[in-house]
Amino acid sequence: MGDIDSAFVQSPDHRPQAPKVDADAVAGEIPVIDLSVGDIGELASQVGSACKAWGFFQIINYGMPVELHKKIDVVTRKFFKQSMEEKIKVKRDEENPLGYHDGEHTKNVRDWKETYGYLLKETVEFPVSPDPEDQELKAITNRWPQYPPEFREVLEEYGREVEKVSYKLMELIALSLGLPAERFHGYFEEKQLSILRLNYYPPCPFPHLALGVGRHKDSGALTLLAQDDEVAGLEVKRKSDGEWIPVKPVPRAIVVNVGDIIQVWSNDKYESVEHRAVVNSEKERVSIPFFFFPARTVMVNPLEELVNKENPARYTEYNWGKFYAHRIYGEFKKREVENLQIHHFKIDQD
Ligand SMILES: O=C(O)CCC(=O)C(=O)O
Ligand SMILES: [Fe+2]
Repeated sequence: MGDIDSAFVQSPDHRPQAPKVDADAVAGEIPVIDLSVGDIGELASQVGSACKAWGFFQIINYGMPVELHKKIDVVTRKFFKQSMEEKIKVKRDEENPLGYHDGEHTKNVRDWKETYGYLLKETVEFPVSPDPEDQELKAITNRWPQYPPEFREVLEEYGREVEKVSYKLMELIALSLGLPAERFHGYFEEKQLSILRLNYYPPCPFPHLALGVGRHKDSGALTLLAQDDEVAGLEVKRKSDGEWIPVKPVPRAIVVNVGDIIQVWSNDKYESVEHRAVVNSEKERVSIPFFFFPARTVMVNPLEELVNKENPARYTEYNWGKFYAHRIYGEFKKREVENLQIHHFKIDQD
């Protein structure tokens, strides 16, 4: 078995403990919302309650072809089962963050996973640097592997379908905040930076020391995650007491969570909640998150309609393209300083 590379070892405070909660007993706590039942007002109210209480929920019957879930799972496993020599042909680098990567760090500890990232829109213009003074842009484009041959087609189809579901969810979120259904659409339609990721977690001989993904919050608007139907791993920090709660897989469900941008848009009404992925010594696990990101030019700030004298804006505005560039260029290396976070834009409330 040998020793674990110390880069993977979490500090004692952040190591996964045997869950203090019984997974079956809490399985029903994170709401599962059936999008095919009830009128839009009822659905919006269910989504709003889940966003408030957990920042997380699962959706079923969301109107995606049933076989697509299986198809993307199959091509994902085929891709990662290849030799390293094959996979690094589409390796990401400092210039272009898309493609294969096996060295991701979350909060400076290496994640026990391999990933492959691709853009929803084949090419986007992206800042060459996180420096706010530097206006220069460059085009970044997807890197498609040769194998498996159906990889690109399946991934693109999945992207188109999950995007439709994301717009539907943004409508429900808008309604739940008392806004017109299409309030958020304009931020995404032109040149959204959304990305998809295939996460592959190999079995880990040291599941008590390492994590598949260390604790973090998602920085985008919304994340839609297709979880492995059989192997659990995702854990969510319960808002009421800070306990880590496992999210029990529901076949073909998508796990949805509020990201930092919705926290800012909603002026803290909905919070972006910490989560992580644990690994196990026996089984590999796959997860496929879609990160719904607005366009590069969007300035993120609390929505005017939700701010007033009694409830003043809690954040100063920031530019999404530059914020994300900061993350991307920092992610590549282990960094000495804390990543840029939305709390850096928080306004002190006296
Ligand atoms: O694999 C998972 O369940 C979680 C992945 C995740 O949180 C992420 O990629 O941001
Ligand atoms: Fe995440």
